[in-house]
Amino acid sequence: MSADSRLLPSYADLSIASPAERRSFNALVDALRDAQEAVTRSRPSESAARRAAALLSEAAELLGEGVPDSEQLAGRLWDEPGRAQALAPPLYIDDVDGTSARGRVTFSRFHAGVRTVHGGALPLVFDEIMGRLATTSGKPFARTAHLTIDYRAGVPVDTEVEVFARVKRVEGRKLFLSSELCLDGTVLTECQGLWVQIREDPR
Ligand SMILES: CCCCCCCC/C=C\CCCCCCCC(=O)SCCNC(=O)CCNC(=O)[C@H](O)C(C)(C)COP(=O)(O)OP(=O)(O)OC[C@H]1O[C@@H](n2cnc3c(N)ncnc32)[C@H](O)[C@@H]1OP(=O)(O)O
Repeated sequence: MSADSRLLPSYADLSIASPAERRSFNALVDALRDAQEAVTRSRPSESAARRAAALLSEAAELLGEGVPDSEQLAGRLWDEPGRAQALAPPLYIDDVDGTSARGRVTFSRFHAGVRTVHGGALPLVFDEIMGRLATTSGKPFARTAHLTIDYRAGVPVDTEVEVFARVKRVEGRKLFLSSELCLDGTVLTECQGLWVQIREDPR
């Protein structure tokens, strides 16, 4: 997805990576996602499992101890799916303005429970899209205070689903948001959320 100024919360830390560094880091996160999915889908022989473990350990060793979190890139590349954070399902936020947001996500078996998407993985997507909506378009920084999820129907893996979110009302520092995940116009999961604007903005 190309960078779009409406999608970027204008955090100062956006400038911490050059375009080339962003591209190479994002390729690393993509490879990590592929590895997570491949491990989940596999039933390797003993030797293949040991060899794969050694390769993954070698990659971790290559990356070393890391940098302070104020310098890390994971979770801070706003225009990349899931903000280049491999925990988050790869959510593409296609549009966000002051009052609503729209995105797409395809869950894979890594985020699945029994056949359908794990009930703990779905809030990751809601928190992400509503968090973006709550903090973008010049709004002060806010934190998730409360989420309520209604699981209406199982969410299939390997299938692109749409996610919609909107600001329902604002009361002082409190933002009440709602969101739903849909497939072919049918709501599969709904979420109601409360974000509270914090007194000191960390951006
Ligand atoms: C250097 C790097 C910078 C970059 C940073 C990047 C970050 C990415 C950001 C954005 C991009 C989008 C990516 C996704 C983002 C996801 C967001 C998260 O997941 S945030 C993590 C999970 N959430 C927490 O850890 C909150 C923990 N809780 C708190 O910190 C506090 O409890 C907080 C801020 C929520 C409220 O604390 P108070 O002291 O400011 O305010 P009080 O007085 O307690 O509450 C204010 C009002 O809200 C109500 N309230 C508070 N909590 C409530 C609750 N759980 N249920 C109902 N009402 C609640 C209260 O009753 C009060 O209401 P009345 O004003 O009296 O009407």
